This record gives sequence, C-alpha cells and structure tokens, in this order.
Amino acid sequence: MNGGILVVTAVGAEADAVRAGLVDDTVTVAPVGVGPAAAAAGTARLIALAEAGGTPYRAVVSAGIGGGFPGRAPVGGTVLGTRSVAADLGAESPDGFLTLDELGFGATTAPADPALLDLLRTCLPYAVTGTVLTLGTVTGSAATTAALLARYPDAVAEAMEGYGVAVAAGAAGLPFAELRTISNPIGPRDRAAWRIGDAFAALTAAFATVAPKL
Ligand SMILES: O=C(O)c1cccc(C(=O)CC[C@H]2O[C@@H](n3cnc4c(=O)[nH]cnc43)[C@H](O)[C@@H]2O)c1
Repeated sequence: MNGGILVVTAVGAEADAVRAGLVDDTVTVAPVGVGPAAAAAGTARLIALAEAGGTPYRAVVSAGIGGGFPGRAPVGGTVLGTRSVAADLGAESPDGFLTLDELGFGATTAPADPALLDLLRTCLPYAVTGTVLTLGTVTGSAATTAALLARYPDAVAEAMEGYGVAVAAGAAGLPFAELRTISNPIGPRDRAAWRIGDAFAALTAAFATVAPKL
C-alpha cells in the first residue's frame, strides 16, 4: 500500500510513540482526542482536509493503548482488531442489552478492511487478533467485564476510539483497521496495574515494523 496512510490516536503521547517507529513521512500521525465522538469528528475533518488539498489518504488506522481482556491480550501485548464494535451503543432492557442493530437504527460493527488487516497480521505475527470494543466508559468492574464477554465472546481488547475512527473512514470510503497495545487488564479498576510505558514501547515497535510496508 503506497503512501497516504492516516494513523489516528487519542492523545499526543500515543502519537509520539507511533512516530518514534517511523523512518519517513509516508504515514501521517494525528492525535484527535479521547472517546468515540472526538475520534469520529477529528478523523472526518482530517480526511476532508486532505481530500480538499488534493492529497487524499489511502487508508486509516486507529492506534493507541487499550485494555486487554485477561487471558486473551496480555499487558504489553499488541492487538489487531478484526472488527471494532460500539459495545455500549444501544438500549438497556429488562431482558438485557439491545444493540443499535437490534433496535433497527444502524450498525455497531465496523469490520477491518481484509487486505489492510492481512498486511498488518503478516507484519505482526505475534499480535493477538479479535474483536476490539469501543466504549464511552472504561470498564472498571468484574460484572461489566463478564457482561461484555457474554455479549462479545471473541472480544480481546477495549478502547474508546476505534469505532468512531471507523465510521469516519467508512463515510469516506477508506479502508480501516485498529491496532492497540495493551496498557492495562480489563476488570476492577486498579491504576497500579497500568503499564503505559510498556504499551507505548509496543506501539513504537509495531509501527517500526508496519510502516515500511504500508
Ligand atoms: O482511571 C481509570 O481507571 C482508567 C482506566 C483505564 C483507562 C483510563 C483512561 O482514561 C484511558 C483512556 C484512553 O486510553 C485508552 N484506554 C486504555 N485502557 C483502556 C481501557 O481499559 N478501556 C478503555 N480505554 C482504554 C482509551 O482508548 C483512551 O484513549 C482510565
């Protein structure tokens, strides 16, 4: 895949970690804010500006740190999303959570582009592959962790931006993928368990391998 790749992160420190792995300027890295709304709005604006400037992007990657489901994605590990799912977009009911799809209002799943995902998997054979959840609220209890896994048995990680980035990329007809490195286990809130430095190092290592192939 030649040039014009947009990598969207939430915060500047994630963008710096990605840039530390790059050797040239074929990849544009931009922090657009935390959460799905900031991710969607920021990504859409960057895509539109590039199109208007005559240098459109060829693909979009949502990248950054995330939480890993214990036993599936270890802290310090790397995850590639087969799909990014807006896991809290829907309605509660006495019988359980209803997704937007079930309500008939749209889709909550954004699949990764197969060719882009294949390329990333080839570059990162050590990465865990599976569903990455996008949530507006960081999971902080065993009960929510279990409920999410019951609804999404193939979930490996969660973060707060992937689905938003995917919606913006999809609206522009661009291939999308999500790459996360794991800073913390998902479960009862425990700030002492965070390993942000390890996750940033893994982001740098991943993009050092991936960027020359994009
Ligand atoms: O205060 C806490 O307990 C807490 C726990 C996990 C994450 C946060 C954040 O505010 C981080 C938000 C930021 O980082 C990504 N991220 C990292 N880990 C997770 C996670 O376990 N669940 C969801 N998002 C996570 C996220 O994409 C944001 O950009 C605070």
